[in-house]
Amino acid sequence: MRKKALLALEDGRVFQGTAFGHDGTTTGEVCFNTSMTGYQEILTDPSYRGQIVTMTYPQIGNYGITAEDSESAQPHVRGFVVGELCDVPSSWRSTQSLSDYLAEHKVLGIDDIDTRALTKHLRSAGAMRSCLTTELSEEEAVKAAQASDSMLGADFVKEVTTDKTYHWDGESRPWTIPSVSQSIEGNYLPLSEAKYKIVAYDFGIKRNILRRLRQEGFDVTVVPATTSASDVLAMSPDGVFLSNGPGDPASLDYVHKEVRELIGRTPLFGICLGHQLLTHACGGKTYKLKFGHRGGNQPVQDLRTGKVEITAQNHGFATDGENLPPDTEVTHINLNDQTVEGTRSTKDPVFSVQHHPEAAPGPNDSKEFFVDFAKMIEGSR
Ligand SMILES: NC(=O)CC[C@H](N)C(=O)O
Repeated sequence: MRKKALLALEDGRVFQGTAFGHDGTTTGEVCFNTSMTGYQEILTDPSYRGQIVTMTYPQIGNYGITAEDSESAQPHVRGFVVGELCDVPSSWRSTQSLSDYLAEHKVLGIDDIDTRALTKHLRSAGAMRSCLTTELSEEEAVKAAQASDSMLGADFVKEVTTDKTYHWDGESRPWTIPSVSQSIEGNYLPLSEAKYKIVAYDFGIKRNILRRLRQEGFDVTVVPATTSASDVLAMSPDGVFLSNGPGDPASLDYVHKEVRELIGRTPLFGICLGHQLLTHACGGKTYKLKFGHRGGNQPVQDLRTGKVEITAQNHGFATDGENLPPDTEVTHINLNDQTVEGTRSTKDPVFSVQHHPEAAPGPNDSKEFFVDFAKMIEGSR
């Protein structure tokens, strides 16, 4: 028999459900993701550090867990909220059920709750602090949510960045899912020659970003978030990549400073947190979105061509388009709410996107940004 669990929000709303995975008590910002597949990549995306993630897709767990689909070495969410847990995986690749995986990593899950009601509430009231528990009463859980830390001002990068510099070994893998009739090995993309030596800052980097960079001809050395600009420049890179990552981009002054020093001295490309850090480094601002963009169906328009791409997203903060840094052009917007999705420098070889061209999970419409980075490096030689 599974235990009872509850999810309490800081505004007093409580959802009763059933526990899976680990039990106990956890707190974190509760947010929702509208992806229909890809729960494993979402659980292991370091950008979700500190958050309790709700999946809007009604049944989760049906294809289990497959080690090679993880975006990092472990799950990062503080809790996982689903409508209906499927605990009998049906996939020839699966080696573990979702609940066993979360139990192994001590992550609390809850199902049997109305995720549609929860999501509609978060859409109108905004993402908020919450408590997921198998131990506390409703009143105690609401108080625990109210006493927990806010996502505003949070630096989770220090918890997820690499502690050592390393060279990405060039593991290749298709960024499209292999067909069931082919073996995974047989379907790996051949690696192209590594033409550009780049340094990638790890603020919580996803493996598929490393794979996509390598696939497009980048030889990647990954460095900790605290690496100085001078140490990076001493490695004589052809360009520098700024990764995705968790928490509030405004809290990372120690990174803004170093990125500022890199601008104009090497080509730069940033994704998600990396994009927001470029905004700060150039003197702009970010702000917290009401409930964020998390899912695989976010429409993004390139303002220069009019072209629309359906993108994968996972962010709770955004670049403030009203207070843009000098020499910065907005290249992309989100067509749902007109927020900034991409910028470039009109002076230096620097561009960045708020969404996730590496997908994992999500559509591959934006895959060309990795090619654009190579072109920018070529053009600035
Ligand atoms: N995926 C990311 O890099 C997220 C960036 C940042 N933590 C945000 O929520 O906006």
